[in-house]
Amino acid sequence: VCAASTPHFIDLTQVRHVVLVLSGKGGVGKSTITTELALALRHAGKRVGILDVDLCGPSIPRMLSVGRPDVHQCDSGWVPVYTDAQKSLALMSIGFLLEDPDEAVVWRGPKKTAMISQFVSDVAWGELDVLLVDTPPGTSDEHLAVLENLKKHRVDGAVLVTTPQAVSTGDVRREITFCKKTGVRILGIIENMSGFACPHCSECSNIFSKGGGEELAKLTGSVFLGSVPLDPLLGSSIEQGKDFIESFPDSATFSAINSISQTLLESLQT
Ligand SMILES: Nc1ncnc2c1ncn2[C@@H]1O[C@H](COP(=O)(O)OP(=O)(O)OP(=O)(O)O)[C@@H](O)[C@H]1O
Ligand code: SF4
Repeated sequence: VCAASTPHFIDLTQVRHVVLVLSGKGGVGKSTITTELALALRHAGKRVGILDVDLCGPSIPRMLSVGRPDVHQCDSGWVPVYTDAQKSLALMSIGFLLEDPDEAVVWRGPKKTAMISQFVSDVAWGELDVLLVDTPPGTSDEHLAVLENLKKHRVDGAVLVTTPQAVSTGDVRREITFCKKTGVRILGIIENMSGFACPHCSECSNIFSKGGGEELAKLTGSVFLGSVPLDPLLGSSIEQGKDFIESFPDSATFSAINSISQTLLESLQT
């Protein structure tokens, strides 16, 4: 682990908004949604950063096709990796700092939280409109470590990602309770894998009952940011590290993601 750096104080003064992306359990598409929201916001002309703290599987570098680059340090901390020449999408992943990608999962307790604290505090983000923080699934000590470090500065709130199936379980409710207990504002709920978008005729079929996310938002007094269908074209873009938005700008799935990103921006401005 590249932890030989001297500690720095977190400097998010040039970051306008900090948003946590949470999910009650793994596999609901939290990292996919984080990636697509970042791409949609960039598409809308925003400068975006992603902090990938998902120790269970730091997948964002793969989704953005940046591999495992060497991370460099400047006077104010680790320099994020930029996905484009315009430096409009900056990424820092805990995966960059591991010699072995499977290393993080074997860490326990204090070592894990100490590493996260240092990681969260030591990135030189520069000027950003939105920083999205992809957290591990569930609510754990790692979440508290992330929050403790970020909150010293400022967190605007959290976006909760769920699926039609997961909404009926207690996982997402636990996430809501976590936000309430830690004083994190819920910016909104996103229902992912909501219906199946057929790649042949673009028809969307509801395999599982839809609308749970919206209902949950109403019940908890949160904003429903929107739903994203299960779309094989999105799945393969993510797997191949391709920009879905560039490849399928006219798709209903892009339009859903774009509308969520705009509602999120509005929510951040109120
Ligand atoms: N809307 C979608 N349409 C098609 N495939 C999707 C969609 N959302 C997610 N996927 C696919 O589902 C799988 C899991 O997604 P992802 O890795 O984003 O989940 P996650 O919640 O971040 O999981 P974890 O936290 O356990 O890493 C990925 O293979 C991804 O490509
Ligand atoms: S929605 Fe069903 S019927 Fe229409 S193209 Fe897709 S698979 Fe065929």
